[in-house]
Amino acid sequence: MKILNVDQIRALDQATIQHEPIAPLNLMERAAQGFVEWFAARYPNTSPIKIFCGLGNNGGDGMAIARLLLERHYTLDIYVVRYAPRESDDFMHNHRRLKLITEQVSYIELSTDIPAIRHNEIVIDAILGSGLSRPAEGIIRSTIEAINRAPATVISVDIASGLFADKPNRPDDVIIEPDHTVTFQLPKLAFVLPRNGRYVGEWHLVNIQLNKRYIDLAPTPYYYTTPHEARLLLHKRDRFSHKGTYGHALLLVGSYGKIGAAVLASRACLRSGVGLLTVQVPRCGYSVLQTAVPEAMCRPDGHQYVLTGQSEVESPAPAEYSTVGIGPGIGKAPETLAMLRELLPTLKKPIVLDADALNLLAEHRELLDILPHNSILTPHPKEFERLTQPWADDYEKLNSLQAFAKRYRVVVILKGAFTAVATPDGEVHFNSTGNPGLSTGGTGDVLTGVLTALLAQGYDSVEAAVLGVFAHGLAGDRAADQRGPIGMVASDVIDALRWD
Ligand SMILES: NC(=O)C1=CN([C@@H]2O[C@H](COP(=O)(O)OP(=O)(O)OC[C@H]3O[C@@H](n4cnc5c(N)ncnc54)[C@H](OP(=O)(O)O)[C@@H]3O)[C@@H](O)[C@H]2O)[C@H](O)CC1
Ligand SMILES: [K+]
Repeated sequence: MKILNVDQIRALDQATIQHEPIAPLNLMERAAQGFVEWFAARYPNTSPIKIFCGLGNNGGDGMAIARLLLERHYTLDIYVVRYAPRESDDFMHNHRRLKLITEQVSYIELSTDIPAIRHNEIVIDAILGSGLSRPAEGIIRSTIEAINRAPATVISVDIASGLFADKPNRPDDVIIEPDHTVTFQLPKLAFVLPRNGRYVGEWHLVNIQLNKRYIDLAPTPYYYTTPHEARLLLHKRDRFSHKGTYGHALLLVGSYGKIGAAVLASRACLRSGVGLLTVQVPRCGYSVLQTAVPEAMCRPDGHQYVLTGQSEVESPAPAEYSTVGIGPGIGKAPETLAMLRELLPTLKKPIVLDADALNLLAEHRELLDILPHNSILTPHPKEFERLTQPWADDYEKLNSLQAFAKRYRVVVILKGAFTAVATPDGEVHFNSTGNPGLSTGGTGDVLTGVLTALLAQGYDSVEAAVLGVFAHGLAGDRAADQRGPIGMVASDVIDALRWD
């Protein structure tokens, strides 16, 4: 699913109005109906509601929503925040229509007009929408502050009032902090950026049949992976396949005290459909691995405690495997750095790099230039910062992510809520699965195993990254259902992996 910017959303609105064709007012009505259907399904009881409306089209949506809620017999106090002399045409029309069915519309011009909000109330925020052109000031600011102070449930229409949809706010901007945002059809970039978490809450999409052709043609680097899209990426298994069909992966993982990471990555790789798996671990990990993961072949490293790449066991060179996954638990020993230096130039196919492999790249940046093109890097934000530089806000981080993926022709998976997959072509795919329970030791090792398995099976790097991140997050969601987000551990995520 595409993520469009504010100018594109406005043009999409116009395209829908022109080509459907539909009158602007009817489009607003459709948006309001969509919101009210969502609302009624979620809040069937008539809790008292306070709705705050601005004077633009977001306020117009609010006026229409108020009318539709009254028709459904909700108890409603309606407020218009009169911050300017100007009102949009569609606001005016819906204001008039509302006044035909109720006298109870109050106007907020001074702080003393702002009502007290009680804890059992629901606040609907329709003050400012995607038309925000500057930070909220004056009476809008005071109203937002009062709503944020209130102990009520807050639901924003389209976007929290005061939040820019596609550019950074200043740190001292006053923005609604909603529990839910109900937005129209497509997510906004602001919704998937971590620092906006409290200005978005849980967000929900309401389809209002905006012009499909415009959406299909609109250029954007930003995408949000839906379950349907992820499923389309999944390769079907051929009835006549055999284990050779699904590749032979090599994992270079583990060091003394971190053999658990090797086990987790190996088990996840096997649970993600790899044909054959060989794991190289330092000698101290040999018995552990052979016992914990009997399905994998193990080639013990020549070194007792860290990986050097040497092995006493006869086996093919890393370049002969379908792919290689390097990083979980490897540490940063000089011998391991030397292994990376020697290994990288020999590899021609994309590989997966994680954890200390990334930290070694950050400390020895010349290695970045010899990464096989289309390799997948899986940093968390701190690791990514070491690879690049600190950022002032999420938008700067996003630019830096895109620039890095383009410059080194790699796929970068920046982990977090709405994990971002940046491609060498400059696209970013935000993931839709996962939960805070995944912030626990070992889940990154699991992801490395998953991605290594997908590359070994012949997925291209972008598909592997988008699908792998989605499936990993979904397994995390299943694990959280079973165990709760606090009690779940990385092994639960492996057990919950499913590929159908
Ligand atoms: N395609 C869709 O998704 C649909 C969206 N709808 C709804 O329309 C709004 C966007 O409406 P718009 O009128 O463009 O924007 P706002 O409602 O946010 O109104 C902004 C007006 O207020 C002025 N403004 C902007 N920022 C401030 C501020 N900080 N203080 C005071 N005033 C401000 C702005 O005027 P300027 O010229 O001064 O910039 C606007 O006049 C969208 O969010 C949806 O809710 C449709 O209903 C359905 C289709
Ligand atoms: K709003």
